[in-house]
Amino acid sequence: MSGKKRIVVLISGSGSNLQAIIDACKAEKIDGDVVGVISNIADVFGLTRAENAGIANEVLSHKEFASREIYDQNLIKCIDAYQPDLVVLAGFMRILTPQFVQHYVGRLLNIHPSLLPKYQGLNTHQRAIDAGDKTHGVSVHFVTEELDGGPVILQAKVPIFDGDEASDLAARVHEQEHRIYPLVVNWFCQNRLTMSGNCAILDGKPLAENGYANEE
Ligand SMILES: Nc1nc2c(c(=O)[nH]1)N[C@@H](CN(C=O)c1ccc(C(=O)N[C@@H](CCC(=O)O)C(=O)O)cc1)CN2
Ligand SMILES: NCC(=O)N[C@@H]1O[C@H](COP(=O)([O-])[O-])[C@@H](O)[C@H]1O
Repeated sequence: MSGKKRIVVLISGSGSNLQAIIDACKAEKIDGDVVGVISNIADVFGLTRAENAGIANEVLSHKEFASREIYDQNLIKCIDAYQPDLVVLAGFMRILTPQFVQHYVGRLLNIHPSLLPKYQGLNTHQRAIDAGDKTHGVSVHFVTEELDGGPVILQAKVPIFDGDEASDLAARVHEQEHRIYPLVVNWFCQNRLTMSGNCAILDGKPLAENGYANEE
């Protein structure tokens, strides 16, 4: 692992995006290694994925702490024990405190199942279907204090077909997630991706100029 970036992944569930990142690291499509996986929920399949990959993993349950702030303080201690260069949220379903965000700002990524700024928050697939949208998608962004409001790095679009259930759309979105999240993680590991103010910078240029921000 010498010289490669150290990545800690936070999960709350199945971990298919975690698996995509693990696989990309193993295939040397990411100049990094996942050195730790932390879940706020026990017995999720994402922890099994980490175990199967020989990656250190642990549970830090938010239910064990009196407040969001105290949980986040302990989560920081857990994460920092791995000495990460990058912290990746991969289906991590907790709103993070300003203190946590400030501790990792600029090296904290999230993947969100919508074309931000549309549909911040939860239940995005059903909301898009209910709105009669014909296009949906996924966004990878830097995490800021504003929930799902951080600078967008890369997006991918998918069609919504008549008769789609939320599960159909989620599966279509997942395919794109597993494609673009490893790309973005590798950009960071290659020292090509930074955050300046509320803007993502790739190869020294604001992403809007590079055109990546709205990749099909
Ligand atoms: N400060 C920030 N925290 C988080 C961000 C962010 O951009 N800024 N991204 C989210 C990820 N996320 C959507 O992509 C998200 C996760 C969780 C929630 C939410 O409402 N969580 C509830 C609990 C829900 C549950 O347990 O099922 C809560 O924390 O009370 C909304 C959006 C990660 N955090
Ligand atoms: N608001 C955050 C959010 O909804 N994130 C979404 O959770 C799923 C996790 O799947 P996974 O556990 O299989 O990677 C992903 O679809 C991700 O976009």
